[in-house]
Formats: sequence, structure tokens, C-alpha cells
Amino acid sequence: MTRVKNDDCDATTNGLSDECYKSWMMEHPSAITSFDQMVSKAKGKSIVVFLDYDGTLSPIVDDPDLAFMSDEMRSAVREIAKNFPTAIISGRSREKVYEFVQLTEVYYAGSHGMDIMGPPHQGHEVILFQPAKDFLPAIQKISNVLEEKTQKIEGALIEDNRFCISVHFRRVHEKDYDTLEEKVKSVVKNYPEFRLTSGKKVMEIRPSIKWDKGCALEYLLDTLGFSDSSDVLPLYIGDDRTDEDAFKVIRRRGEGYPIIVSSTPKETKAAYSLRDPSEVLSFLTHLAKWRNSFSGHSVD
Ligand SMILES: O=P(O)(O)OC[C@H]1O[C@H](O[C@H]2O[C@H](CO)[C@@H](O)[C@H](O)[C@H]2O)[C@H](O)[C@@H](O)[C@@H]1O
Repeated sequence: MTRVKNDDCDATTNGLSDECYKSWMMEHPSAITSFDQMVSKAKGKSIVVFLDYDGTLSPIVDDPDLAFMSDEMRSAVREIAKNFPTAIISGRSREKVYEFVQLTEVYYAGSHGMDIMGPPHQGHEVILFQPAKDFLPAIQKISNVLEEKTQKIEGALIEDNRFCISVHFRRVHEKDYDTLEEKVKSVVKNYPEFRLTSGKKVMEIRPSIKWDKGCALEYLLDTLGFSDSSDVLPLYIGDDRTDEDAFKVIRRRGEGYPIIVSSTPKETKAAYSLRDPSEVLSFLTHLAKWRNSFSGHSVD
């Protein structure tokens, strides 16, 4: 049993010291203190902002239905979206993220990028890409079986994320972790076209297609007309394992900033870090102010 144990580190549970964090920060410096250096590379380029939702724009809470973002964060994201093309890429269903964020100015990619929508046009939804449509009937079946098989495990929660399913165990007794994982695995093994991944106290079942948050980032850059990597600086802020796929894409492109949200050292492809959503808020506010300071004349 490994999947359900180690995905939600904090300094108290993993015993990592401040010293350890400081040395990790040397490799992944704060995006706030590195701000001037980062934006100095923006000359002649377009910044495109990609944001994860849970743990990035909203703090991690016990009940996934209560993961609200603050009004300050909403205003900061709105300000960012006024100045840069902006997308929110989440493991949640697109509808659920929209319910939380409530901004019409941004692109949304739900279900780990398998459900991409542009800003609404004349009040209508603009669905751009849904590569896992064929899997919907099977997802529904899996969801029903999981509901039934896990109903006796206190605290287990199945979340329907449309093109993928989350099995939450944040509120499950630790003694029941193994049982829950076995049950989930026994269901998934009957659906070879699906795979099991993990995040923060959550197991996720998703179609085994070659599509992830990194592919969604590239798709959105192409859609926005930025396939030429020398003209664009993509900036991606995220806190979880699935965000690593986007970090890798930015690394591969050789331009842009992968930024991890973490208050503990962890293995990551990110180049910069922010401690928590409150630092994300400061960074976004700073970025919008920096852009606004050029209003009327170009940054280029
Ligand atoms: O890609 P994200 O936007 O980060 O979504 C990843 C998962 O986030 C949510 O779960 C996480 O946040 C919950 C609320 O804070 C927390 O209770 C849970 O333990 C975390 O794993 C969401 O509910 C999942 O469906 C997403 O896959």
C-alpha cells in the first residue's frame, strides 16, 4: 500500500526541518523574491498565465465542496486576466471550477485538461476540446460501482469530475486506508482503459489517454497563437503531482516559469516556488501591478 500514504506532506508529518526547506529553496527560489529577475526576461515576449485551482487559488480543506477562493484572490485573478491570457487547469470538473471561480475572462480546462473551454462568447459556452468524450459511459459505470463499494467506509467520498473520478480519503480513518485502496483497485482493474493516479489524499481514476495538464497547456498556447516558443513566456502555478506534467512541458519548451506551491521540500520539475495560496495572491497582485505600470506604453 503506497498510494494513500505519502501524498500530503507537511513539515509535522514528514519531520523535515526548516534547514531542509531552506536548502530546497536554494534550488527552487521564491517567485516573489525572484520577481524582478523573472520579468526582466519578458521583454518582447507575451506572458500567458496558467493556474491550478485546489491548493493554489484556494487552500486545501477537508470538504472538497467547501474549497472556496477568497474575494481577494478572485479580484487578483480578474486583474491578471485583464492583462494576460489566463487559464485555470484543474482536476475538478470544469463546471465545478467555474462555480468556484466565477470569472468569464479566463479559459477553463477541467478534468486534468480533458475538458477545455474558452471565455464565453455572446453568453454562450465555447467548448474547445474534449478528448475523452468516448469514455463518459464507462466513467459513469465506474462511478456507480465505486459509490456502492465504498459506502461502508466512513469518510470516503467519490467526486464526479466528469472525465475523471476522485476518491477522497482525507476524512477516512487511517486504519481503513488499505481497505479503501484495495476496493478502488479491484474496481479499476475491470476497466483496463482507465488508470489510477494519486494526489493530496485523493486517488484519481482517469482514461488512459495520452492527455494531461501539460498537453492542455500546449493546446491552449497553440489556440492562443503562441506555438512559437520564442515569443511566449508561459507561467504555470500549481501544487500537486498532476501539475508536474505542465512543469515538464515548460521545461521542455525552454521558456517560461514552472512555479510550485509548497511549504515543504518535494521532488519537482518546478524552477520557482511559492509557500501557499497567500503567496500566490501576493505574486499575482505584484504581476498585475507590474503590467499596469506599463499601461499606455509597451513592456517590449
Ligand atoms: O488540479 P486541482 O485543481 O489541484 O485539483 C486536484 C484535486 O483537488 C481537489 O482535491 C484536493 O482539494 C480538496 C479541497 O481542498 C481536498 O479536500 C482534497 O483532499 C485534495 O485532494 C478536488 O476535490 C479533486 O477532485 C481534484 O482532483
